[in-house]
Amino acid sequence: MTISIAEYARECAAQGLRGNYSVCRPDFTVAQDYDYSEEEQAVWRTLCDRQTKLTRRLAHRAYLDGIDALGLLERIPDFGEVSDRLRRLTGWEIVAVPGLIPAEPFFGHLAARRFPVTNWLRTQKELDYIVEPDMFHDFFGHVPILTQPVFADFMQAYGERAGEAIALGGDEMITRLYWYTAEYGLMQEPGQELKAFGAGLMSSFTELQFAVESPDAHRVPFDLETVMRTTYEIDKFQRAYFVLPSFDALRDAFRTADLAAIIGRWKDKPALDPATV
Ligand SMILES: C[C@H](O)[C@H](O)[C@H]1CNc2nc(N)[nH]c(=O)c2N1
Ligand SMILES: N[C@@H](Cc1ccccc1)C(=O)O
Ligand SMILES: [Fe+2]
Repeated sequence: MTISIAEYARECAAQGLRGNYSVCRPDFTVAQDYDYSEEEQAVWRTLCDRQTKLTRRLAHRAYLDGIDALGLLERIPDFGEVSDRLRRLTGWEIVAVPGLIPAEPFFGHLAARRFPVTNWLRTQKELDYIVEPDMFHDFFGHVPILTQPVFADFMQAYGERAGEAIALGGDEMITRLYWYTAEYGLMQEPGQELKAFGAGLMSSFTELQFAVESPDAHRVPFDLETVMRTTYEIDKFQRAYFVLPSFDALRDAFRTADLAAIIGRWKDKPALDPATV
């Protein structure tokens, strides 16, 4: 590991993030500790009910198929039960983490078909948008597509190749690619309406509508090398959304990209500003 848990915990606290890293294992996982209050259960139900109405209209088909396969969203999920179900479907499982974790262990989990899910939930005051990933984001945003075999395999491959990129000093660049696809990607397949694909959009009531429907959203055609050069901020609406022509296009771009060459070309050059990309 390139960063210690204590050091990372200090960085997160300095940024005002609220994960409790004091009980982390070396791979940044913790026990889920299923002891949520009735108030938290009520927040969960509200979030799922409101957001499902939006995703039906704005989310990509693959995500909606995933929601169907995953089933019940009536209570805060028990990670053990969900893992049993996922293991049978695609060989994935979910593990609890205290919040954001560093890129290296994050991609390490993906490479091992484990998806890290935050074990705490946003409050009633943050229903529309939260500045850091919580359980609703991690679970409602990311886990549904892991029931779909094609995406399940892709996410594992992503974890593996990201590990290679990090070894080449491309930590920031590979994280940007994840950010603008898995987190905030849009997808427009030929003859279809524009849809949301990324998990950061799926979990946000306000940003999902903004990204897909607002004339003020800055939408840019996907180009892998450009994406890897473009900075982002986690705690505001994104200033650029990259539009994928299809999932196959993403997979092919990722498969054929010479990541080492791209990282070598741009690693030490100034990055691109999303507002003007
Ligand atoms: C790779 C990139 O930093 C990305 O945002 C990762 C980092 N760590 C994470 N940690 C958690 N818990 N959840 C996430 O979605 C992410 N995303
Ligand atoms: N903004 C997202 C949460 C999130 C924060 C940071 C990174 C990814 C996701 C939401 O409202 O649900
Ligand atoms: Fe995420």
